[in-house]
Amino acid sequence: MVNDNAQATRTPLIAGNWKMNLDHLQAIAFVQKLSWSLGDAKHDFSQVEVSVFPPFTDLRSVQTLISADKLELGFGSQDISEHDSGAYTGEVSGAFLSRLDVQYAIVGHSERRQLHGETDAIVGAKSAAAVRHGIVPVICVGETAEDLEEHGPSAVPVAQLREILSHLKASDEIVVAYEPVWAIGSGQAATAEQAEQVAAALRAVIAEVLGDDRAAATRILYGGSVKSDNIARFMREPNVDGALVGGASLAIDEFSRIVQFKKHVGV
Ligand SMILES: O=C(CO)COP(=O)(O)O
Repeated sequence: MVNDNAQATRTPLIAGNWKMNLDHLQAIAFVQKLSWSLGDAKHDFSQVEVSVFPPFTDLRSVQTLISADKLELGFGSQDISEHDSGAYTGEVSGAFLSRLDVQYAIVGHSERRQLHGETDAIVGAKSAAAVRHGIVPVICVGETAEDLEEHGPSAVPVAQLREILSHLKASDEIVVAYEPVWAIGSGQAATAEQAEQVAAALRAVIAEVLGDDRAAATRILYGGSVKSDNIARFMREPNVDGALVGGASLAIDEFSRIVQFKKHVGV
C-alpha cells in the first residue's frame, strides 16, 4: 500500500518543455529574465522546484549561465540516446549530457513517439541510459483521443509505464509525466479528476513494479494545456506533484505565474 502521507515529502516540480523553440542566445536572455521574475516574486525554490528543458544546442549556454549566476533553476534535455557512444549519427549520449550537469531528460514524449516511432521498449532503454549517467528520466505516458474512447483514461498510460519500468530498478530515481495526447497544445486540458485518476493508477503501477518506496517518492506530473488559470486545480490533487508545461513555458510572465501557483491562485 502506498503511503498516503507521502505527498508532503515530494517537492512539486514545474517543468518547462520548450520543444523546438529558442536558440542559444534567446535561451540566455529567457533564463535570465525568468530568474529575475521569480526573484522579484521571492519564489521559494525549496517549496516548488523549477526546471527548463531547452533544445540540445542551448544546454551549454544554459548550464554556463545557471552556474555562473548561481541560479536555482534546474535544467534537462528533451531526449537522450539509449546508447552510450558509437555509430549512432544524430544521437546524444547521456555521458555528454551529464558532463553538462543535465539533471533530467524527457523520454517518450508523445511527439517523439508519433514522429519518430519511439516504442515503450525504446523509452525504457532511454530511461535506463539516463539513470546510468546520473540523470533522472522524466518518463512521458499518455493516451490518444481514440485510446480514451476505446479503453478509458488509464489503460494505455498504465500499460506504457509498466513496460518502461521493466527496464529500471527500485533504486532508480524517476519522474513520470502523464500527458494525454489530446490535451497537448489543444487548449483542452484534462480535468483535475481525470489527471488524479490516472496519476493514482500510475503510482499503483510503480508500486507493483518497483515497490512502495519508489512509488511514494516518485513525482507524477500532469501535462497538456497547463496554464496559470488551471494549474491550481491540478496541484490540489493528492497524486499530482507538478506539471510539464509546453506552450505556456515560453512566456515568462505566464510561466512565472504557473510556478507561483500557491501565491496567485490560493492553493
Ligand atoms: O507537451 C507538453 C509538454 O511536454 C504540453 O504542451 P502544452 O502545454 O503546449 O499543451
